[in-house]
Formats: sequence, structure tokens, C-alpha cells
Amino acid sequence: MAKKVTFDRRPLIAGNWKMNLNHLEAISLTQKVAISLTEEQLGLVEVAVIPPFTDLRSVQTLVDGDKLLIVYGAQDLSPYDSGAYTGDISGAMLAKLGCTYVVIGHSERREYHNEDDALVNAKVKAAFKHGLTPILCVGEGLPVREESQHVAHCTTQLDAALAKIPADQVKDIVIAYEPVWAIGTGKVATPDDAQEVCGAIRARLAEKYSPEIANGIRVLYGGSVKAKNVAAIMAKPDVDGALVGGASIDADEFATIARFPEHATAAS
Ligand SMILES: O=C(CO)COP(=O)(O)O
Repeated sequence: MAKKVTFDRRPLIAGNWKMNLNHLEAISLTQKVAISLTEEQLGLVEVAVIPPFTDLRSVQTLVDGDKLLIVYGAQDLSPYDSGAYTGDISGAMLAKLGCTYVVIGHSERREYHNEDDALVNAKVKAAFKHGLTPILCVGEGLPVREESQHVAHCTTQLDAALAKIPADQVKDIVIAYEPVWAIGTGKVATPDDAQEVCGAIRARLAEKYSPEIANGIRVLYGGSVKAKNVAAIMAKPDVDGALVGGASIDADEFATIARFPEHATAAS
């Protein structure tokens, strides 16, 4: 029998599909992932899919109709509540669609849409206002890492994103450390690299808020996470899950990632 695995915080494995899969493909993938995982596995590890906006209604109908034990979220939101913002989607709309999570400050939004720290902060506020849990992304590019400034870079992004966010909101946030050089490149950070920054993020949260609050917040790693490397990264004390890109649009691979506690017990 498998050994019982326990965690300080319930791990979160979230699949960021990015700009992939139409609503029919979304139904098929979500169904496949959900039926590949047992109730026990989904009790231990929280599993989320983060599809494009156009898929959310279909995913909601499926998850509600079949009472699936997985949750879902969006990849971005507007800092505004409603109005003349062509092309934008509000937190209220996402909440109405049953979203649990919303990714904020992903490096692809920072890079391709010029999102700065002030906008990221406004989006974090909008998410909390509408009852959504932000998955706040921070991470350094290669030049910053080469100058060994990665910890300072990430904690500075964290400080800016959390400006004027009170403790009773921040306690529910999820932070994702995603080194830009590891995203979609196959160059995964080592488990020690992930631990260094995830640990520094938790320490910074403890300083800004309190050790109790910091200990309750989940800090994920993202960047070329696959079934073959997830268990080693998850074995680190300050890594509480993974934000998975490319591997999340392959149902078998993603479900195998979500079963990482069993890889660990199998290896021990
Ligand atoms: O950006 C990511 C998740 O948000 C990571 O993407 P990859 O897993 O494809 O490297």
C-alpha cells in the first residue's frame, strides 16, 4: 500500500493552457484529466485548469454538470469592474462563470502587453474584490539571473504587486515563481533553484505580514514542469505546487503530474 503523504499546505497543480484549445477541445481535455484522477488523489492535491476565456463557459457546464472535483480559472482579468474597455474581461464576469483562480502578472502578459507592476497590483485588487484567488506570477529573465539578482528581482515584484493588499486578503493568494528563462524552453530550474526563490518569497511574506500568514500561502514553481521532474521539485519544503504550461494540454501528462505524491512514494 502507498505510504500516506502529508503536506504543510494542500498542493496545487494548475494547468495554464495559454492560447491553446477551443471550447470543444477544452471539454475533452478537462473530462480526460478529471476521470484519470481518483477522488482520493483529488482530495490530496488540488487540480485546476486555466483555459482561454472562450472555453470557460464550457468548462463550467462540464464541471458543474458532472460534479467534477477539479477547479478552474482564467489567465487574466481587467483591473476595472465594467465599462468601455473593449476586449477586456472583468472579475465579476469570471466570478459569475464559477472561476476559482485568475492568473495575474504572467511574464507573457508583462512582456507582450507591457503590464507593469502598478497594473499587476490593480489586477490583484480587482481579483480579491470579486472573490477570485489570484495566482500572482513573479520571475526573472536570464540577464537578471546571470547577475545573481533573481531573488531581489522577485521580491521586488512581489512587494509591488501586493502594495496595499491587506492581510485578510493576502492569506488566500497563490504566488507562482516562474523564471522566464525556464518557460517553454525545456530548461527547468533545479529543485534548489526553485527552493531558493520560493523560500525567499515566503520569507518576504513573513516580513510583510506575519510568519503565520506566510506559512499558509501556497508558493508554486512554473517553468518546463513535466511528469518526469515534478516530484523532485515538489520535494522542496517551500514549493507547494506547479503552474504547468505546455505539459498541461496533454491529459495523460498533466494527470501524471497531478499524481506526483505517488512518484515520491514509489521512489522512496
Ligand atoms: O508559463 C508557464 C506556466 O504559466 C510555464 O510554461 P511551460 O510549462 O510550458 O514552460
